[in-house]
Amino acid sequence: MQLIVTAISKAYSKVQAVQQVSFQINSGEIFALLGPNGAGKSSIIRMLVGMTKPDNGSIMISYQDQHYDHVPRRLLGYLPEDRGLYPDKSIEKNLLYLAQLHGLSKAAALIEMNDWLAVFELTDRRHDELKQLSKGNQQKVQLIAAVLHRPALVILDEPFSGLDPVNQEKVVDFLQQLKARGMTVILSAHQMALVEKLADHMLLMAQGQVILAGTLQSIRDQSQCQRQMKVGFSTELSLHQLQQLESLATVAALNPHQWLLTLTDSVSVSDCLQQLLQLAELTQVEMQVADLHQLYLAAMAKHQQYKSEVSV
Ligand SMILES: Nc1ncnc2c1ncn2[C@@H]1O[C@H](COP(=O)(O)OP(=O)(O)OP(=O)(O)O)[C@@H](O)[C@H]1O
Repeated sequence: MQLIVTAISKAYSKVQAVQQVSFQINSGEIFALLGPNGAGKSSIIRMLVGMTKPDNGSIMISYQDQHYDHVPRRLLGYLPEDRGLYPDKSIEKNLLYLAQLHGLSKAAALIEMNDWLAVFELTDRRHDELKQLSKGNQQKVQLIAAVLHRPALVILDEPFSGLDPVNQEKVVDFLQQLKARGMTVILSAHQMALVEKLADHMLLMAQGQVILAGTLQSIRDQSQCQRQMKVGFSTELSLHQLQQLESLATVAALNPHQWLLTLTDSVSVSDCLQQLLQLAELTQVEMQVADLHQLYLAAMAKHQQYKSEVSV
């Protein structure tokens, strides 16, 4: 399976929700859409699942040598932002009904359902009405409903929302199992620590536009956070002494001997170290690896700064 999205845009009356967004997803990948509230993630998802059409651009999907200009329903498993199952029906009735709507026989649906109920430890509760379940358990049933028919492409709008940390980890396991079963997954999320563990590729958006895209490593390489280091000196230094150095963008004291420094864009690490050595002997040099949460915040700060420069 391969999905190629080329320069899609979507406007709702006055709001330009998505602007010229392109990406590609290959078979078996987990792909994360990230960005603040209103960035355009759900708008992209609604176009991918065919609920709305892009104003411009194209969505192409290839599967088993067939090519489509939309994602065919039989290939798609979808967890919508507004969850929708029948609260007065049991878990089993909900799941079997939906699986059969997707064309599964009752026997095949039962096999798949039993498998997933066991994964989520819901086997004993199969006859409970949905409304009797906690929010977390309802969410698990929603997730099962999205994948029971073994779709090639699973699209999940905020699968972690409303779940406690233990249940969030269960959803991480669930997503890894989908990948292990050969499914391709697109998800939107705000939980960077979970996405960091899971996603092969990610797209970071703001105000409908792509700000950063790639693997965690390539996003690190594009970010200034990559160029942070913790250094120790044999003698005490003042903030002023370090701020004088042209090679440093930011300086923060961890203690009088130890500092967290961000390098300016243009300087090399070795040139920076040369400048530091002129101040005092170095007892420690440790490059800091930024996590996705820090990368996200840095990218957002940079985007906002750019926006305000443009509007001045
Ligand atoms: N049906 C609609 N009619 C008008 N405006 C809409 C509609 N759906 C979304 N928007 C607007 O489009 C922009 C993008 O919204 P979208 O729901 O795609 O963002 P999101 O990234 O999914 O946000 P969240 O993280 O809060 O779910 C927002 O400004 C939103 O108000």
